[in-house]
Amino acid sequence: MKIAVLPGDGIGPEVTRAALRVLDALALPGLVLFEGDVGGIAYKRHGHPLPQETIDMARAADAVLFGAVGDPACDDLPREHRPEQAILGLRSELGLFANLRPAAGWPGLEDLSPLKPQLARGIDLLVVRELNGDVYFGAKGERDSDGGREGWDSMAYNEAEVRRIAHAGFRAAQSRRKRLTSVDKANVLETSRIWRETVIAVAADYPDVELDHMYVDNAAMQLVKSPGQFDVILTGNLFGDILSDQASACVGSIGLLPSASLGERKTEYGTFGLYEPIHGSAPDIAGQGKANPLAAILSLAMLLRHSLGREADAGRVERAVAQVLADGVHGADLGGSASTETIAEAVLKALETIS
Ligand SMILES: NC(=O)C1=CN([C@@H]2O[C@H](COP(=O)(O)OP(=O)(O)OC[C@H]3O[C@@H](n4cnc5c(N)ncnc54)[C@H](O)[C@@H]3O)[C@@H](O)[C@H]2O)C=CC1
Ligand SMILES: CC(C)CC(=O)C(=O)O
Ligand SMILES: [Mg+2]
Repeated sequence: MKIAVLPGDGIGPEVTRAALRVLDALALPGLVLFEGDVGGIAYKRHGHPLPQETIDMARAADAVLFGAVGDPACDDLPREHRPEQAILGLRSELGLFANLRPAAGWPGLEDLSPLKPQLARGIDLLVVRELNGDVYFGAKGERDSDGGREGWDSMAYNEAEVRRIAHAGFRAAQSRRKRLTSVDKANVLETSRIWRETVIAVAADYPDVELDHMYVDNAAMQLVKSPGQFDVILTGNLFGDILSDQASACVGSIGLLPSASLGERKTEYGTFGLYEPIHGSAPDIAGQGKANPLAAILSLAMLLRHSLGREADAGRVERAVAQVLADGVHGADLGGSASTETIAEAVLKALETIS
């Protein structure tokens, strides 16, 4: 079993180190790790945020464990050299079009959510976000206009792109509570009109799943007012990026939400994928031991489940995280004082007691 480890920038290496300690404690037989450069650190070392050798390393692996990219020192670089292009490039080079971002209320955190405790407790949703298209990948540029320089980006989705992510969303709903909310802006955007019509057509293959549609502005409001109504939220790249950060705050912290980015490629053990916390490189807390590593550790659990076929190990890691949170080992993001290392050690200790 081969894992490519790409820690990246800022808190990326800090939370990835914590996840690797957990992986080490599982003592999986036949596991080989490769480490590569990505993001700002790769630009500094190799002159490109996504060196070809990093892509090759990721391709040769069964799974990629990714930290985060983003470095304020790179802010003035041309777009193709900015660290964020590395994660976009990896998602596209590796054909990872389905981004799964689960958000569930953890026992013991109800009072730490900005929502009322009974609302926070009821959260159990999965954002299924399209990851290879939308305005992040459309043509873009800068041009002159009567109002001065004008930046432009283009948003597009074709039926094939919507169809494949819709199938992923419906399949996910079938394995959960069989409710799917497709989120778009079909009252205004042509992209969303095609999105909605295509999702409705795909729904015919899943008569057991209850489908509804919501405009994204309403969805943002409903997520705060009544988050328990959502099971699977199926949406595009931009809306999914925003709504998943919002869902993380409803649960208690962005430092708790993992993600899996999957495509169609199968490995010997499962589906090839890239696993990363939903947060970024958090330059405001980098190097201070304040990063919550649980999102990275839960991303490792998703890796074990989806790419390595190790459901029992994934469950063990998730139960250990639940215990650590219930025991009140909370970092600064949850109003506590536990450092990244303390939280990682608490997970390791909890693992010892969980079979
Ligand atoms: N997939 C990736 O690599 C992503 C990269 N980014 C990049 O990260 C950089 C920073 O972006 P921001 O908008 O500040 O988003 P961010 O997610 O890095 O941070 C937002 C806020 O959440 C806090 N936070 C994030 N993760 C945390 C953790 N594990 N524990 C405790 N607190 C945490 C940060 O301190 C900050 O206050 C930018 O360069 C951005 O482009 C942003 C999102 C995803
Ligand atoms: C860094 C961006 C390209 C994407 C992002 O914020 C995300 O995937 O969560
Ligand atoms: Mg984001």
